[in-house]
Amino acid sequence: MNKTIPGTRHPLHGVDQTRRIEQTAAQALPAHTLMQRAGLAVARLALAIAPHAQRIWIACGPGNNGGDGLEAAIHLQRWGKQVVVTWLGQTESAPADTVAARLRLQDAGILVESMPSGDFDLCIDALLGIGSQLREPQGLMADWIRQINASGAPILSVDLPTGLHADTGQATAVHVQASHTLNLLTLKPGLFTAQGRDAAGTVWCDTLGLELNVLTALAPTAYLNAQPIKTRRPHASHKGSYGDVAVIGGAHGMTGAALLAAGAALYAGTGRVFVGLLNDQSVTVDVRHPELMFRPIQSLDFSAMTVVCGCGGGQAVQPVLCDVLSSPAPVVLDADALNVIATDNVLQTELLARCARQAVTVLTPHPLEAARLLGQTAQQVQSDRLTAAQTLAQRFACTVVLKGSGSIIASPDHLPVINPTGNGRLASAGTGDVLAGMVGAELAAGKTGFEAACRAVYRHGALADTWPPGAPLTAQLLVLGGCDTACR
Ligand SMILES: NC(=O)C1=CN([C@@H]2O[C@H](COP(=O)(O)OP(=O)(O)OC[C@H]3O[C@@H](n4cnc5c(N)ncnc54)[C@H](O)[C@@H]3O)[C@@H](O)[C@H]2O)[C@@H](O)CC1
Ligand SMILES: [K+]
Repeated sequence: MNKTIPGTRHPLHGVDQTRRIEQTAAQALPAHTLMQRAGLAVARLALAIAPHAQRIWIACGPGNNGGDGLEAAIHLQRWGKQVVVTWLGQTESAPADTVAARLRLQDAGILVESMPSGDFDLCIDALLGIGSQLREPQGLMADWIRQINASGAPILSVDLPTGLHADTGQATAVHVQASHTLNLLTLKPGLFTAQGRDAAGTVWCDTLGLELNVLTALAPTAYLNAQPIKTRRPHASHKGSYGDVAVIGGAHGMTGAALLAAGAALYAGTGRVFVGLLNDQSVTVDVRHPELMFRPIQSLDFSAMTVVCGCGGGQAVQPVLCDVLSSPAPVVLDADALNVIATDNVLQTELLARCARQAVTVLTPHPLEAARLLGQTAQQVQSDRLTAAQTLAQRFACTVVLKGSGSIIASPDHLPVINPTGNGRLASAGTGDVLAGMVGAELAAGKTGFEAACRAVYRHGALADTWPPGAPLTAQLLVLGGCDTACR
């Protein structure tokens, strides 16, 4: 059993792949072996996270997730714990593995209670796993979820926090808020995006003794984003070695957005950073960052630089977009550039045409911007973030960063990546502009669109994760922090 190691490129498998892996594995093993291994793994982790727990409630659902809970109860009782088992299943209708577990529970002399009572030192949530459907839990299931959450005890969820969907990270209104989740056989993508990160607590995985070749026979659904490798700057390098970035944005009243993106590109290691303000009379120098060079947009040579376009662009960005999209420059499109493209078919055609010319493009939408581009609602995007990001990447033949908890990086040529870094402290104005600038810096340094997005998104989130507790986190401070991780 392993804790997921932050920064490692773990493969993630959705429900279909997990079931196929499970079937292959089960065929090669004596009946009920996998569930018995699952129960033992749950019991071991329970002991590890709450070694002094005496009274343990194991809430078991009607399917095989419940069976795992029944198996765990047998071990925990054997190890001297007082187990309280409640079960929503019936012997006549439960799956075969679970019926076998129920009989073993009986043989071990453990009674199934109709209701949990008293206080508990640990709650084990074995109500629903990968068979969970996104309908609101009712009756006893809903009552027990609420009781688990209100228990005040550590909560160990088996395979998934009940109510969370394994593929999407979408959760029913009533769902378990686990302190730990033990994934079985495979890590599930839903734990790392949308509501998954808030529901799952610390994520563990036990592959139930399966051989590596069984686990790797199927391509995963996605990967967790890996910590970028630091590359040393050769002594014999100069500012031209790290490229030029031009930030186009900063329409009236939004100059700050362009300055944040430009500052981020600068601190992330770009050789030279230019700023083309859409309201070009507003600022001619940034005294905090005199390295930034302000230029009229028309004077910028897009053929020789990376362009970050849209930060604080308003509608004023529209006339510039045609030139940006038709240029060979690697381009990051953010915020208002995306909003304008969403309503303009000609620009959409230009955007799509870039791929055929091998021009690199990275889109960095938040869910509402993605929804506008897809002609959906933000809620639809959030209900299946992986699919939304992949659909956008296919439609515009480019790399897409769908921002939000567990940002998704998708591209037509790669399996999608879910980013594990970042936290709620990034929910503040301007942090998206900083990310756009950081992606621009990676492109300017020669990375592909997908690599640039993966590296910048990881670093951006990691900055927030290592931010001193209690210290304010604003977009401008994030820019300044960017030099800590730029490390080239
Ligand atoms: N069979 C096996 O070989 C193994 C199964 N495993 C466990 O089995 C789980 C999958 O088991 P199942 O496929 O039986 O699925 P689950 O146990 O996750 O749930 C299926 C049951 O829950 C009900 N249900 C689904 N959504 C509901 C909702 N919203 N409200 C109320 N009831 C709902 C279904 O009607 C069905 O009875 C895995 O997550 C894992 O915990 C593991 O033991 C590994 C081995
Ligand atoms: K569960």
